[in-house]
Amino acid sequence: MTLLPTACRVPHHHLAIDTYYKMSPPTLKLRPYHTPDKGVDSPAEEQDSLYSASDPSISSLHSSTSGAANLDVTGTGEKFFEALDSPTAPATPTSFPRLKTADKSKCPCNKSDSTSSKIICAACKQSWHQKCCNCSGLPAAAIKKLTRWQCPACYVCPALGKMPATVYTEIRAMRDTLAALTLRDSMFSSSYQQDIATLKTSAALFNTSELTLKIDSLQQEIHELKTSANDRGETEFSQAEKAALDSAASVLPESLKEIQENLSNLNNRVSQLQDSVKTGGIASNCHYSAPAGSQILIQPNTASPNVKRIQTPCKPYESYESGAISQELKTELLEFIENLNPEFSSVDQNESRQVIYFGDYSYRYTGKNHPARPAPPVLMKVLDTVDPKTGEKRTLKANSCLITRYCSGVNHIPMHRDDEIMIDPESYIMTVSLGAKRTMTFCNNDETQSETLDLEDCSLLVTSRFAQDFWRHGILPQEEVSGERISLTFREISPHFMNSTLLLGDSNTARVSFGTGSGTLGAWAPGKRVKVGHIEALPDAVDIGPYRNIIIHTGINSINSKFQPRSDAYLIHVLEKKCKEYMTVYPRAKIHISMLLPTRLRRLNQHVECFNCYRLGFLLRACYAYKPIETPFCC
Ligand SMILES: O=C(O)CCC(=O)C(=O)O
Ligand SMILES: [Fe+2]
Repeated sequence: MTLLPTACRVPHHHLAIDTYYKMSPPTLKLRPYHTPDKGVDSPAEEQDSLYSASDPSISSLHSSTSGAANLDVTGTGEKFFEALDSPTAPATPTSFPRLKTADKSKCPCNKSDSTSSKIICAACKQSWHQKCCNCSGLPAAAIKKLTRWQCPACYVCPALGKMPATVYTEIRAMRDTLAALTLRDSMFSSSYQQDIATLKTSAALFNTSELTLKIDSLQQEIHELKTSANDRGETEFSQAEKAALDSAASVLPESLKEIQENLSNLNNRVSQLQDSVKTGGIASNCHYSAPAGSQILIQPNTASPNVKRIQTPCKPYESYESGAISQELKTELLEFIENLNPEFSSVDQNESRQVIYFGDYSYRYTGKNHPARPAPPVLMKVLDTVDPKTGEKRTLKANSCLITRYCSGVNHIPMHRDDEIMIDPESYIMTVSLGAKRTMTFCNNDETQSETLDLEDCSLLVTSRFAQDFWRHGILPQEEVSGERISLTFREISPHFMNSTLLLGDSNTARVSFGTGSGTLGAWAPGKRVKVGHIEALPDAVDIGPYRNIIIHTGINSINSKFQPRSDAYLIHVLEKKCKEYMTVYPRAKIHISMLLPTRLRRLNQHVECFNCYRLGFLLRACYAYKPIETPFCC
């Protein structure tokens, strides 16, 4: 079996890999097509700015977009990676957040809809309305025959069901296989060759004959000393003899220590190399055949210091306003909360704090499911505040409110992220504080930056969902505080966001519209489309946000560039680098990369073939790069 389609014959002259590093990428700016729900772009906007849309190859793609058989990680997995699914596949991951409705017999949208068929996921047993699980418009018989349907809950959260989601298993299997492949490849890499050369040099420097001579002469000296002492009939050595013996004894162990150290270093390196050979051997059973003449060097271990540190791209919070809540509103809120007293539930056995949840949808928070419960007007009033900068009235957007009560300074919330998968990736999180002043601590991912902020009575703190992937926050115990503090945290939550999508597309996808309304993908496909003319203009990971799906539908312009030609290998190199970055920053996202479609131009089709062929190899390597970051929400 070969992993690459036999039709993919890669012409040698397209693989100018040795020169691709010398080319410098152009600088392009990201241009969003539109924000969701604003309708379709005007035709004039559909044309890429850098490349001529009148080029027949591009216009042919325009017309064939609707029939595009885009290949994503999932689709590719079934065809190409089935055979790689090892029987010793790793266990179901446990680091994913768990998301369950209390009652699985109900659709997570929590709405009753007798007109929609009920669909139950065979893996996790979650029930769905037909329209809530991407099956709108299909007759029941067709739904039963679906073999590629993905339950939205299993899909984003493999830990939910007893069985791991198919996609995830495939990715794990691909990654493991790739680990082996990569190690084998890396043995031929320059760094390994250099290691071997260093070992050889140190072995050569290791002059045993000199040491043997030294040991011989010392033994001779000892022998002579003993004989002279015997001849003189003395039972004790003289001072001079004692000193000579001491120095002989100290030289010997020092030399031996040196030998031992060198030997153990050599042994370590040899066993490392042997391991690589062994893994390479396993990998060779996978019959991976790289495109003829190709040679792509990639680093063997992403857990090593080779992993690029992602810089913290934003501040921990957007704004903090003291006195944002009037005294009248505060009194009204406290009265309302007072009446709720018996309904507060403790977050853990240590009773660190108590919470009550209101919102349009149920919300799983700190291991507990909080059912949907409409928020009363007094709570939502808080969102109509006055902007201190402009003095204008504004309405902050949120559909849920979590009320948290910290009875005294010992009550706390540990460092965590508000990164639940149901939160709108583009939303803001607003926290109103009432009562005792408490300090919020923020800490970035690599713990090189931290900040504290005092949350005063009647203040409003605004953070973004975006920042949660780069900063953790918490309110640590403050024994000196005796008073009670109540916080109201407003978030935009909906099960739809379990399926949020970012489309990094070119003019071929200009008509894709997310959100609701006519001509859009519908409520269950929220997302955003960003125009990315070509591969080198793909945004940095830190600019894209926490979407569940990242679709990269960009490339044809890159291979068709008459102005700045790039080798296919270079383009794949850029794509691979970007995707690895996306996977590192957003380990819970699923990345889809569209296959390029053939065009009417033969000249171009060679590149299309080559690009697609490389793309498959790249997908494997990209999966290897997948490495979950910790999301420590442990309270
Ligand atoms: O009480 C607060 O201000 C913070 C609460 C919080 O971080 C949370 O509920 O996630
Ligand atoms: Fe939080």
